[in-house]
Amino acid sequence: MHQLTCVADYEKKCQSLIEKSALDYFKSGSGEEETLKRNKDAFKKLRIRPRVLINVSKVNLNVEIFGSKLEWPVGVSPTAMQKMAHPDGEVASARAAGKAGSLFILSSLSTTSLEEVAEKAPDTIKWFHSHLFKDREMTENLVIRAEKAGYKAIVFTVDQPVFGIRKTCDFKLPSHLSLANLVCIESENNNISDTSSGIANHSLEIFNASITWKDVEWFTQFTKLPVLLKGVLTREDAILALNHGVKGIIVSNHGGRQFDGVPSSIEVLPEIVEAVGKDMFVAFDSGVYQGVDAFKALALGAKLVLLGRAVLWGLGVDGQKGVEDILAIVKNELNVSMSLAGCTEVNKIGNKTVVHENYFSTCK
Ligand SMILES: Cc1cc2nc3c(=O)[nH]c(=O)nc-3n(C[C@H](O)[C@H](O)[C@H](O)COP(=O)(O)O)c2cc1C
Ligand SMILES: CCCCCCC(=O)C(=O)O
Repeated sequence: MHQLTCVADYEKKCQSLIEKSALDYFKSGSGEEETLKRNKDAFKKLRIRPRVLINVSKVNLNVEIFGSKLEWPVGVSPTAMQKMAHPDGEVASARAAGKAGSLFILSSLSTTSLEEVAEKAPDTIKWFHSHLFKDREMTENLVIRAEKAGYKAIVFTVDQPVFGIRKTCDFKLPSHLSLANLVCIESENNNISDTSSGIANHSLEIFNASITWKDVEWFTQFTKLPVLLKGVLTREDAILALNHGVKGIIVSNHGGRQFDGVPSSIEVLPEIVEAVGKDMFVAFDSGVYQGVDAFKALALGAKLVLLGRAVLWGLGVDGQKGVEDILAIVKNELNVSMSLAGCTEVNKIGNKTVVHENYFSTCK
């Protein structure tokens, strides 16, 4: 078999291994998938200005985030229903993240309960993601359970008051799987983890289209853990997040899966970092498939870069080992990028290191 050497190889291989319905769900973006495409294209428009004759025999990728030490500034984004990629699902991804000295964010819509992930991946630094569900008590309970199980931060997704338009939205979770964090919770007339009506319809039942900044204040109150908002794409909202007491934001367009037509995440990162970067923690995802993409996001001010689908492709190919491989590949690529750019520490990746391609046509 041809050796798999990059994330794109894993994606290709994964396509021949997992169920078509799962693949379509993982791969798809919203609408005409313009934003999904833009996420990758925008990275290609960024150019690196490398510095030479700097001793790069030792490159240090270590960072500390909310008191946790990571071996490198890249983690795993929350992605729902990972057992559709591999039977070991979220436990495999979490363990791989721990082995790689990385960070794992568990989706509340996981096919493994948050307690099982905590028990089986005890050494991994884990954050818990949740929506602000219609059922507030359920949201609060999830956060309390996560806090008790040892998760170190709470990520609230704010770009999904409703489900984006997707061609794959009649997709149902196979009957042997369930939304494991929600299984024991009964809503008025059904089990809240039952997606047999299709995930778009089911999301209408559980997502909360009425959440506002007022609710942000409510949910920062019932946890001692740092709270981050995921899905911020404008400087205005970044400033509001800061003013509402959250500790960080994740600049993300949900991997192009929510609102087709919004910019790529990397296009908006500089304006957000400029507005709040000194005062709050800014993480980044959407469109990162190589270490050099992570390097560009770090140069533009992100303190943590997250991988979404890239991890799913590794998981689909070879479970935990596949995710370990993906993380090792991206880590090595980031290391080489830093060496070739002359950056020996993550905080030495200066913002002049990466420029838009137009920089060269206008600078005579
Ligand atoms: C299959 C799949 C499921 C996802 N599930 C969630 C989720 O439950 N909550 C959430 O906030 N984001 C979810 N996301 C979005 C990711 O957290 C992340 O923002 C996105 O995948 C980043 O883009 P990338 O895939 O290009 O790296 C999901 C993405 C995918 C591909
Ligand atoms: C009711 C299940 C909805 C899962 C949504 C997960 C998600 O955010 C995605 O992008 O897909």
